[in-house]
This record gives sequence, structure tokens and C-alpha cells, in this order.
Amino acid sequence: MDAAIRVHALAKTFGNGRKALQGIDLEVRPGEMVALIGASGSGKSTLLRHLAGLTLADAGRIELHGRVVQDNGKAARDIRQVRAGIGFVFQQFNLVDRLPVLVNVLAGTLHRVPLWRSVLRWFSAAEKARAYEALARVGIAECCLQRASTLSGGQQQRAAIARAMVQGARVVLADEPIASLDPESSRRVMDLLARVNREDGCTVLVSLHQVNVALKYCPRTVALHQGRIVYDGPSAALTPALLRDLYGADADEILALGDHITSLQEPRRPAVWPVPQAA
Ligand SMILES: Nc1ncnc2c1ncn2[C@@H]1O[C@H](COP(=O)(O)OP(=O)(O)OP(=O)(O)O)[C@@H](O)[C@H]1O
Repeated sequence: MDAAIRVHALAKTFGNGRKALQGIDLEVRPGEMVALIGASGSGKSTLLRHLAGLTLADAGRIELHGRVVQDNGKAARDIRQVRAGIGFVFQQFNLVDRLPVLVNVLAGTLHRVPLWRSVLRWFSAAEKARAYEALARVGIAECCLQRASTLSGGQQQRAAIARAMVQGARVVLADEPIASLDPESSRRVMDLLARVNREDGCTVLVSLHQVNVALKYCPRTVALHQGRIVYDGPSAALTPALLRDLYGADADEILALGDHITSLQEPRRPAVWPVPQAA
């Protein structure tokens, strides 16, 4: 079976000389829910942007479900189609502010409808019903006709998850989806990511500042430090002592947010890591 995400020898140095990613090798199997943790500046967002094909690497290769996203600094020709299979929960470009929430969610189907329909923003009754159902699943159906700009931060993240559902995304990439949310909103967003993982079979890769949230929701954690993977294994094994070994003084930043997490309720756990593979 193809890996859902396969990264080989990925490297990126920005123009300012900053080595943001160094020799990243990563394989995520279909149906896994994986946390990406690390102190500020460790490369989490940069890695996710590379996976989405939004930033090109200096070297290395990325494939999603066997389809090349980028290879040796070149984006795949069919990058738009590859992206159509990815659900993005990225704060900076989650939604189009001036459009109603329902239209934003319907935008998840745009890769499937002819251009003239997307230009006219015309959707079939079935498509609208599907988008409405997805908004109901994430608990914000009552907001469907509001402009996206009027949603709270947590509601915007939930709308982005609804869009991934409508889009039929096989991989969901979430970049610090709970970074600026209160504990209750954080719990809802993480519960929803766990649901799309469990119920829709989406592979989820989510960057988090808080290791306790990783522990609660993600059987597997990949930890970055200064652009390198320093740990890839069961979240449960990430004890404060190991984090201090891996991160030194930076461990305090990762452990400092503990209170934020202890106030979250226990969700239903997804499958334990590693997910057994069919022969
Ligand atoms: N466009 C850019 N130009 C120059 N340097 C960049 C750029 N984007 C990221 N960097 C640098 O690359 C490194 C990794 O940044 P990145 O945003 O991926 O870290 P992060 O782990 O997501 O941090 P945070 O948790 O604070 O969001 C940082 O040193 C950052 O300053």
C-alpha cells in the first residue's frame, strides 16, 4: 500500500541562510493521526507548507498517496489536482472572509465542478446539502449564511474541517489549529480532527505546540528540533525527561502549556501506533 505521506531527504535553507529543514525523512501510513511538535522556529509550519507544495525545497522529494507533490525543488505539474486531495486547516488562509461560510465549504468541491460553475458560484442542491451536513457535523450549521469573517477563530477552524470533509480529502494537514484558541474551542477542534481521522479515514498530520494534546489525540508524534526530526515514535513515550534530553532548555516551551491541556476532556482515542499493515 502507498504511504499517505512520504518525504525523502527534504532540505530547505531560506534566503537569509536559515536552515529550516535538514534531511527530513518521514513516512505516514493511511489512516494515521500524527502530531508534529517542536519549539517555535523548529520547522513545523515549513514542513507542512512543503507537503502542501506551497514552498519548494532545495532538495528532496514529497509524495502523497504515491503522487509527487515536489521533487528536487520542482513542483509536480499536476500539483493542483494533488492539492485537491488535501484538506488544509491553516490559519492564515483558511477561508475567504467576505464569502458566506457555506460557500467557503462548497469551495472544497471546486476541483470537481466545471469552471463556469465555480465562477458563478452555482452549486447543485445535493452539493449544498452535503456542505450543510458537513457544517452540522462540525456543529456550526447555524452559521452557514454568515460571512466567514464573522466567525470566531475556533469556528473558522471547524469550517475548514467541514471543507475538508466536503472535498473528500484523504490527507488533512493542520498547522497549529489550536494555537490561539481557548481550552473548550481547542478540545472541539481536536475532537473534530480525530473524527475525520476515525470516521472518514483521513490521514491527519497536525502541528501542535502542546505535547499533552499530542499525547491525548495522536498515537504517534514526530518531534522537530532546528529543522531535524529528533524523535518519531509513540506519543506515550514522550516523557518530560525525554523531551529535556531531546530539546534541552527548549523543552520548557513545549512543556509549559500543560495547564491548557489538562483542562481538556479525554477524547476517544484513535488507533494505537503503529497501525498494522495488511501484507
Ligand atoms: N519565508 C521565510 N524566510 C526566511 N526564514 C523563514 C521563512 N519561513 C520560515 N523561516 C524560518 O525557518 C525556521 C522554521 O520556521 P517555522 O515557521 O517552520 O517554525 P515553526 O516550528 O512552525 O514555528 P512556530 O511554532 O513559531 O510557528 C525559523 O527559523 C523561521 O524563522
